[in-house]
Amino acid sequence: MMNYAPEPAATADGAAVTAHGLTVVRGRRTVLRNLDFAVPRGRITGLLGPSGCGKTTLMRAIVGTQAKVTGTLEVLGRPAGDATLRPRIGYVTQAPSVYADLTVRQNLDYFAAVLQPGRDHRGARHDAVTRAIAAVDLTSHQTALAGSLSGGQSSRVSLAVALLATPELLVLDEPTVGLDPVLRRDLWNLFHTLANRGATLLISSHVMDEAERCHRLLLMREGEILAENTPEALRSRTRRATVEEAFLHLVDEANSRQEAPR
Ligand SMILES: Nc1ncnc2c1ncn2[C@@H]1O[C@H](COP(=O)(O)OP(=O)(O)OP(=O)(O)O)[C@@H](O)[C@H]1O
Repeated sequence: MMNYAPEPAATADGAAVTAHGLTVVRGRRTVLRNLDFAVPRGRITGLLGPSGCGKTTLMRAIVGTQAKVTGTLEVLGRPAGDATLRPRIGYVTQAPSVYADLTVRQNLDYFAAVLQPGRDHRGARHDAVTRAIAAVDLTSHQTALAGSLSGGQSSRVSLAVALLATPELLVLDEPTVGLDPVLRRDLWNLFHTLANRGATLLISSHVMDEAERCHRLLLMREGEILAENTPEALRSRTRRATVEEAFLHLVDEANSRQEAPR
């Protein structure tokens, strides 16, 4: 496991991310509509909702790569997109961003050199790369070409790159897609280790059983936040046995509110 000790950082109220009236327009569509939510620091927040509901757009807004964002969005005490946030946030997209013609280790070496250039840091870079590769369980594949890896292995290389800088906030877009159950469990254990060491994680997923592993959930539907609470509170509030059933119940409720005659 990694030696992971990010600096404590957050807004005064203990949230790593706070949004008020967050709205995002993509093309001609309003994809996120007037969202208010908070992501507590040092916790794992799951972002769940059907395909196309706006999870990736929300993550892009938080990491500062999304255009046409209005409202207030504060990340680690700064406005989203602020240049000083770059080294403090790790973002792993759905598409693995690795160089196919480099080995796993060479990929990590390259990104480590970008983050921490210079001969003086060679030893520190080597250690950071070794730790990141071990954290995602790819030590035995470190000399393999990235182009020869499976989809799940490639996405773990991307995750290792994001871990290199020991970011305070990790934003992970469906990091467990295509992974077998053992790897999924191991990655969730890693996420909890990182949170225990002070990192804040925002993780999107389609898979509702992963929701149960989060400290807190943001349930989304059609560009809106349907619910924001702990898995336990969502289950008890809806009197349902699982988060999946709670989510479906909340969707049905929202649909019937929409259909009700005014
Ligand atoms: N480049 C774009 N231009 C216009 N609309 C877009 C663009 N990218 C995404 N959208 C729209 O924005 C909405 C939200 O997309 P987003 O990718 O954020 O959803 P998502 O919840 O992450 O979906 P998935 O779970 O399938 O990845 C969708 O309706 C999509 O069609």
